[in-house]
Amino acid sequence: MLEKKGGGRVMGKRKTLGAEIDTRRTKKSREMEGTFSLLQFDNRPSSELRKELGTACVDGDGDCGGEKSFILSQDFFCTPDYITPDNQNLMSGLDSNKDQSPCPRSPVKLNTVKSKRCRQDSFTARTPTSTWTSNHRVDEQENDEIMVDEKIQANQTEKGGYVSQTAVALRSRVMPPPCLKNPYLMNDSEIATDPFRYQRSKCASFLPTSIGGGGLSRYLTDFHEIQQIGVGNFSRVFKVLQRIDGCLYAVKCTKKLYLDSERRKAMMEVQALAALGFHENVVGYYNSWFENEQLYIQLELCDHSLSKKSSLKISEREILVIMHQIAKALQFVHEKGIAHLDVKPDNIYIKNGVCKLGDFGCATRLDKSLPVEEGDARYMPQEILNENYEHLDKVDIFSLGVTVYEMIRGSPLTESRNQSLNIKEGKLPLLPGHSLQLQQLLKTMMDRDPTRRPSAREVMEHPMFDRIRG
Ligand SMILES: Nc1ncnc2c1ncn2[C@@H]1O[C@H](COP(=O)(O)OP(=O)(O)OP(=O)(O)O)[C@@H](O)[C@H]1O
Ligand SMILES: [Mg+2]
Repeated sequence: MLEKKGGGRVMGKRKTLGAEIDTRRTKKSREMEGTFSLLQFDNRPSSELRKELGTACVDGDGDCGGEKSFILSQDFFCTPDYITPDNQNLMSGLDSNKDQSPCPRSPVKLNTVKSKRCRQDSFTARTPTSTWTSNHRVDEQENDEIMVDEKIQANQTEKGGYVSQTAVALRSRVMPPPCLKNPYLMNDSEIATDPFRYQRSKCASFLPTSIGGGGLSRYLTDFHEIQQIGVGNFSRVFKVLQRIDGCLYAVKCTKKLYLDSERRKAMMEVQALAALGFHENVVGYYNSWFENEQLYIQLELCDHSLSKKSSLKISEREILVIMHQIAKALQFVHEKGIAHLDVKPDNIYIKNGVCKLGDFGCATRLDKSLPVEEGDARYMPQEILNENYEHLDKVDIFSLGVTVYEMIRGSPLTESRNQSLNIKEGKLPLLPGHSLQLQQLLKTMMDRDPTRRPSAREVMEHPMFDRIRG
């Protein structure tokens, strides 16, 4: 199944991720509950009040006002006790279609006004031990449900009930960090060995589809925006200062993702980055979250992209350095069973003279278990345009060849049909001033037949790079 980047997209048959929930209650959450049960407005035990609230609202008419308008500790902290059953583990196969187990539901909480708990068809939620959790699900119905909640709140207020702004703000801020099975990880042992390594956050956390008014913006709370440093077809990238650690990062913010399918698709970029883990020639990934219908991705900040350089004259030595470093990145990526599929100067960043491969928005699995999305057509070999996905790693080699050729030319490739045809046929003009060795290697990297192209390792180990080694 092919998805074209940019243009009309055909949704690939991505495997749906099933759901399973870990329910361990943390000491912290119990302590918090204890504290906030003081917020009840009468002296009855909270269990009794919950029961009463549940019965009152079971018919969904939202008439939960009057004396039942108290705040439960769970409403504040979304503690897992009413939401998630015990003894659950992350499923090994998360295809929801295969998931026959019923979605766990809270016996009491489901009867309350907040009834948008688990759905059976998608996200895997697992409550991390130290995180406030609830079990909301973000999807197309969310807006309707939020509106229902708003009506109920208004109803409560009219009847003299009280819901504090803080509670509302916390509700909009706190969403369950769903733990999905990462489709880019090759086997379960990789999950166990923590593919995130040094990185700070292990789950993309979901926020409601919109934040505003009393809601808190994680982006604004945690970061100080310095300036916009890049724009792509799907996102804008900002240089930011993290308020707490005082370090600079890049935050990539996608366009608004209204549909669940769009959100899942965008998440694949962070899943690929997370599955890859650290490599000096791959842009570092720190964190990701949804906010205001957009996916935010916190990344290592780089100085600029290679496309900025491609209009300048670059020496052969510089070219060899870039080529060698990106070949190293590709060898690492391919070894993890992943193909990048959008290698081009725009997606190669430079930081302190080191090249980093970025923008994993088209990344897919080499074993074809995930849909293939075509990257920038100017850098794509003919076979991928013919939907032949047998050698996806060699697609990246071809794109690296075109990238290097573009840098040598010193001007960006155009969409011209002739130019594009020649490149796709592996017909390279002579490149005066450059060694035959380099021209020969480029020619094989851009061979029309993917099996004749070298692997990333073979490129990396080419004797031509002895000139820059040591
Ligand atoms: N970590 C980073 N550090 C510095 N600049 C970055 C970083 N990430 C992205 N950029 C800049 O932002 C631009 C757009 O980023 P990116 O390519 O990831 O967005 P996109 O919407 O996926 O793009 P595309 O149009 O290629 O699909 C990049 O070309 C680069 O100039
Ligand atoms: Mg890009």
